[in-house]
This record gives sequence, structure tokens and C-alpha cells, in this order.
Amino acid sequence: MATGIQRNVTTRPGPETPGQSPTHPAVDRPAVDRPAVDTAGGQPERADPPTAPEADQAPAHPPAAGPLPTPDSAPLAATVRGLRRAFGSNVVIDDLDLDVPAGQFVALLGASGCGKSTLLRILADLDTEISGQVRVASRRAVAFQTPRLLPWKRVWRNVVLGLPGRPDRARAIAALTEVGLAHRADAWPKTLSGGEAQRASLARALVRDPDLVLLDEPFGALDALTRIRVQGLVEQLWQRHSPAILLVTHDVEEALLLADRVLVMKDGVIAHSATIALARPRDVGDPRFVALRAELLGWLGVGHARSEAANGRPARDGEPDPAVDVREPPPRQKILS
Ligand SMILES: Nc1ncnc2c1ncn2[C@@H]1O[C@H](COP(=O)(O)OP(=O)(O)OP(=O)(O)O)[C@@H](O)[C@H]1O
Repeated sequence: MATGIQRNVTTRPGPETPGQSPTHPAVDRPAVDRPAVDTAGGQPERADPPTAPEADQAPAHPPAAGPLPTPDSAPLAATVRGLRRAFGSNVVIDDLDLDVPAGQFVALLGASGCGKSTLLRILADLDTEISGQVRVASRRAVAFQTPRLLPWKRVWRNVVLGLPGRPDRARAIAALTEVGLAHRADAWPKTLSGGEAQRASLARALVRDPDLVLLDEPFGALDALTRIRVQGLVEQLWQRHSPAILLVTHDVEEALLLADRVLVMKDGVIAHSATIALARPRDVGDPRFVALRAELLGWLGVGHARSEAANGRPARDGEPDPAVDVREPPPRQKILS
């Protein structure tokens, strides 16, 4: 299903222009498997002012397209090989590989400044100054810590912003209904609470029927109670619609509550990957959850690598954990082309 492609490409440096279509220039996109229909008639997907939020740069596509099965591997929502991104002499991402299978909920942890947001922006096509191979589902959506709603457009118009054709109110209302916000469809963004605004942002992602949702700390600005509610909403939406999700977060507990797989980024690569085998809904008091949390904190350089509380003693080298399949990044899969 991964459709955008960069093959062994070194992209041309150039400033990111707000409001531009996220589609790379043709020279940087040597092949496309499935026509991306986030542009209409060759025009950028939206004609909104250049201050429009980046979230709306996520392509919008007709619902017909879906994951493309491949003959010898599961469909992927994103695949990255040998990715490199440097800001001057600061090499943030260096030879990074990543696969995000269709429908998988992946959380990305890592120390502040390790490059999580940079990676997410690359997957969202918001940063093209890279080398390496990046392929992502063409139907994707992005949401950030701040909802980035246009203040001069009513909520429902924000939701369908950037979609091709005339603004479709019914479509916006359907997405707002899913996030419990239909009653605020005609409100102005400034009248929304933080949680409501973030739910509107999720509706904007949802309305694109994405195969891949990229979330950059979407709960970070919410109070504790709202955070729990919106986390639950994201989990529900994921279960209902089955997109792949890549969630950047600082919160180990959040990652363990939500994700099928937790990645830890370090030194420019995905340094650790854990498949979380706990049933949902997850219980933070479950000893296996506690052990996993300690494991992840250990990888992040915080606390002990394994929970003595869970095991009753320090872990022995190589001792398996029943709740976690811990391993280095998976072996390379065939890159779809
Ligand atoms: N536009 C830019 N110009 C120069 N340096 C940048 C730019 N964007 C990011 N960086 C640098 O890249 C590194 C990674 O930044 P990034 O925002 O990806 O980290 P992060 O892991 O998301 O951090 P945090 O968890 O604190 O949000 C940092 O050193 C940052 O200063």
C-alpha cells in the first residue's frame, strides 16, 4: 500500500513553504504506484491562505483506494530504508530503517531532540531534504500537539479543508459525529476547549479516510482527564477504521496503553522495538505492564532496564519477558515498488 516513493534519492534543499502541496517535486518522486489524488487537476490540494495548518497538507483521497496487498509480504503503510536527515552538521537521522504494517498502532519514543518529529514530518512529506528511501501510503493524515485550526473558518469547514471539490458539510458532520463534536460544527475554533479542538483535529484526519495517521504528541497540551478521554477516542477510531498509526509521544505509559509496537529512537535510528502482547483495554497495574514500562524506561536511559517489582529480582541477561517480544528492528522486508 505504500505509494509515495523516493528511491535512493538525495532531495534538493529548499525552504518549506506553508501552504504548498506536500507532494514532492516530480524530480524527487521517480515513481508512484497509485495515483495520489490529493491534487485536483494538477493544482495543489488546497487554495487556502499560506497560513493554513500543516495538518491540512495531508493528502485527501477518495475512499475507493485501500491497502494494496503484495504477493509475498503484508501490506505496509510506510517503509523507510537508509534514511538520512541532517541540519547542517547536525545529523539527526542516519541510516534509519522502518516498516509500519497496515493497521498497526506504533508508538515512537525517544529522548528530546533525538529526531522523532523530524521523522514524522518526513513521513508526512513536510520535510523533503533527505536521502534514502521513503514510501508512505498516499492516504495519510497528520495531527499535531496544537490542533492548528484556521480561526476564520467554522469547525466543519476546518474539518473538510483541503479536500477536493466543494466543502462537503455532510462529510464533515459525519466525522465530527465520530469524535462527539457534531454539535460544535458551526462554532468558531476559538470557542472550542482544548479537548474539543483536538477532537476537531482528529475529525479532520478521519475525514481523509487515511491508511496512515501520523500523530505528533496530540495529547501533549491536554489536561490529564481530557488526555485520557482523547487517548480513548483515538484507540476507538483506530479500532473502527484500522489505519496504521504512528504516534510520537514522550509518555511511556501512553505508548504502552495504545500501541501494538513501541519503538525507541536513538542515535539517528530505531534502536529498539517491542511488540506489546497485552490484551486491551490495558491495565497500568498489570505486572506485565509494569515490567514493560520499566523495560522501556531502561531503553530510554531512565530507571532500570527490567522491573524488579514485576520479577521480584533483577533480570538475568537474556531472560525472556512473557509480555514483550523485544528485539532489534525487524529484518528488512521487500520494498514494494
Ligand atoms: N528546521 C530545523 N533546523 C535546524 N535544526 C532542526 C530543525 N528541526 C529540527 N532540528 C533539530 O533536529 C533535532 C531533532 O529535532 P526533533 O524535533 O525531530 O526532535 P524530537 O525527538 O521530536 O524532540 P522533542 O521530543 O523534544 O520534541 C534537534 O536537534 C533539533 O534542534
